[in-house]
Amino acid sequence: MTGRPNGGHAHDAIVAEELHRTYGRAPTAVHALRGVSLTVPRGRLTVVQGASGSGKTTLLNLLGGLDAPDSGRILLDGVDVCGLDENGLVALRRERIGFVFQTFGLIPILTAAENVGLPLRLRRAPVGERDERVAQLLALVGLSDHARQRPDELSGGQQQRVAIARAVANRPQLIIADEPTGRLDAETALGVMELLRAIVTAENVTALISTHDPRLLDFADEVLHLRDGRLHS
Ligand SMILES: Nc1ncnc2c1ncn2[C@@H]1O[C@H](COP(=O)(O)OP(=O)(O)OP(=O)(O)O)[C@@H](O)[C@H]1O
Repeated sequence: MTGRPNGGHAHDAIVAEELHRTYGRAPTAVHALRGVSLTVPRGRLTVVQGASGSGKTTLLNLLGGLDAPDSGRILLDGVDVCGLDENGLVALRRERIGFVFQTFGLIPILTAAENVGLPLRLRRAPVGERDERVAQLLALVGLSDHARQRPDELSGGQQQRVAIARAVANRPQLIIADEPTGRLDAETALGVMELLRAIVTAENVTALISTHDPRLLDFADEVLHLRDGRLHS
């Protein structure tokens, strides 16, 4: 799947061509990405696997419009991300992408249900619609009985389930999850990957997930191996 650098197909959620990203300047410059081209098929779960420092976070940040490449091209559902101004990027991230991070990123003073409903509140969804969607998502992630608990009253695995429910609340086309299991023990990590797998099917969404952990590759439809800023098959 890395072999189509000159443009993907209509079913590709992401097409990236020759991405380069360098941090700092010579003589201490770090070439985090050294010409990465890839396609991510729609409606599938793609895992980017690589050791610490291989460039996973850099790649996901570029593909999610959180950072810009030094050179190269990114199409998200056919939209040229590098051609967007800051307002365009904010709209893209808010409307099309759900982000999941290693550190969960929940708001500590809000309950699980309020965290999940936050994206709906921000786009002023009617209360009835919001409550219905929150209940549906809490059930989907197995936390209906924990709706009123705050993040510090939940385990790490439960917090990540809340974060995943929040990420899909607005029905994004794409979930980008950067090491979502990085802070979890091995068994909890498997449960979270199983959940992401189920969400891809239930919500008909595309997922791009990074991990350093080879044991999680079984959950992937597609695997991209990143090493020293380059993809290897
Ligand atoms: N803001 C930055 N300034 C300078 N160097 C950076 C910066 N961010 C990342 N790097 C360097 O770029 C390289 C790729 O980092 P990146 O975080 O993308 O890798 P990663 O595969 O996500 O690693 P990890 O699993 O440890 O998070 C590393 O050598 C890292 O030290």
